[in-house]
Amino acid sequence: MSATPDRTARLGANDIRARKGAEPIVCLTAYTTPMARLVDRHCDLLLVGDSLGMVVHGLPSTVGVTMEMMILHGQAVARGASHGCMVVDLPFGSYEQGREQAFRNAARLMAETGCQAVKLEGGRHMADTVAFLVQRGIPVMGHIGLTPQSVNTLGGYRVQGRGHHEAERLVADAVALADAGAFSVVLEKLPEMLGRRITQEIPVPTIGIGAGVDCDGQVLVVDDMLGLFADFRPKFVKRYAELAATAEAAITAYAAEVRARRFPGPEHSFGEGKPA
Ligand SMILES: Nc1nc(=O)c2c([nH]1)NC[C@@H]1CN(c3ccc(C(=O)N[C@@H](CCC(=O)O)C(=O)O)cc3)CN21
Ligand SMILES: CC(C)C(=O)C(=O)O
Ligand SMILES: [Mg+2]
Repeated sequence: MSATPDRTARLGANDIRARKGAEPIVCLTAYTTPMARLVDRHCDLLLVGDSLGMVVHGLPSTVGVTMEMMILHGQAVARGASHGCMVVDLPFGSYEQGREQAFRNAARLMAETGCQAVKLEGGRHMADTVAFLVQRGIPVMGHIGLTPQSVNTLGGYRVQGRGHHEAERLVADAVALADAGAFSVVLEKLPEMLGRRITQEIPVPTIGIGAGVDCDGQVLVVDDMLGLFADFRPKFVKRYAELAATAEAAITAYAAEVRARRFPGPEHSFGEGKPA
């Protein structure tokens, strides 16, 4: 096997599924074309997450995110990504009512963005919906543990699956999603030991976010790990850069130079002569 992965072929849901127990699956979110270009060069999977409602649109939770927002950002990401498997979140309210509603909206995401798969939140109660979609040609990624679209019934963004009973429920959720045909399952904010156990018990890859190092892959919101969405610092986010601080320093310098008439300089200004 070559040291550098093949950057030409487009990865699909089946390629991601085949990575179970193999090299870790590298995932980040992307919401825009320029970020998708960067992420696509280094990741196996790009997630157009409904977190875009909070990160890009300033919403207080993901509950207000619409199909139109997911399609617009999905189309932007599609223009920047040619290698990674592109997965788009089904937003709150677009799939919970029944499997026909879920199919209609998932098919619309696939057709209008060109994504390779969709993701939806929920365990056993969504297994029937997952099977319905998969049987009709739509690869589905599951998402259990902390499911942010249920923040109002969960009562916050706490660690999930602590205690024997809760842990067993989450194992059953993961097994039900895999049995229904999900090609992968996101595990969000649960104990490291439970992340390891679910990873051992299901035949498809787990992608962790705050679920420990033993998952088959990891995902983060790219703005979080870049320090762009700077006031959000949950324990599971590692800051690989401080881009908000870098941007603030640049904007401060620009504001001072404009006020002092030091910007624009001659090198940014145009003379009267003919263009060279
Ligand atoms: N930018 C961003 N990153 C995410 O990981 C993310 C989103 N947005 N939006 C959708 C969900 C919501 N998620 C969350 C939200 C809150 C916590 C959390 O731990 N909240 C802490 C406070 C953290 C802080 O702001 O410093 C809490 O105590 O509720 C975790 C995951 C994960 N997802
Ligand atoms: C955090 C990931 C898993 C997500 O669902 C999102 O970005 O919306
Ligand atoms: Mg999401």
